[in-house]
Amino acid sequence: MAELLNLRRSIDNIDAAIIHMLAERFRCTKKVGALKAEHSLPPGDPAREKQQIERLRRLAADAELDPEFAETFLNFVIREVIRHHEAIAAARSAD
Ligand SMILES: C=C(O[C@@H]1C=C(C(=O)O)C=C[C@H]1O)C(=O)O
Repeated sequence: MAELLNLRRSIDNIDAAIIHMLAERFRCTKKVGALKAEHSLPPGDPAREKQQIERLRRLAADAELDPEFAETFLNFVIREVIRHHEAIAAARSAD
């Protein structure tokens, strides 16, 4: 069972890295949200999202990860980002 323990240790490290990377990504996207609110730009950018999804699907396929899963995951993250951007814009217009 040493192998199971070793694998689980790696899984825990990978999960921690994912959380830290997501936190860093949201730190950046919140700054993007503030810039968009400042310049009266809409929270979502479907053209940019389309490019990101195409890119991520290619990266996933190359890495032998299901491209459908990669797309669903990115859409889930982007939905949360747009929710933040809407909140940032609403807070700014309430000032
Ligand atoms: C972060 C942005 O805002 C939104 C969120 C995106 C993302 O999380 O990658 C991409 C496009 C936008 O819908 C952006 O426009 O760059």
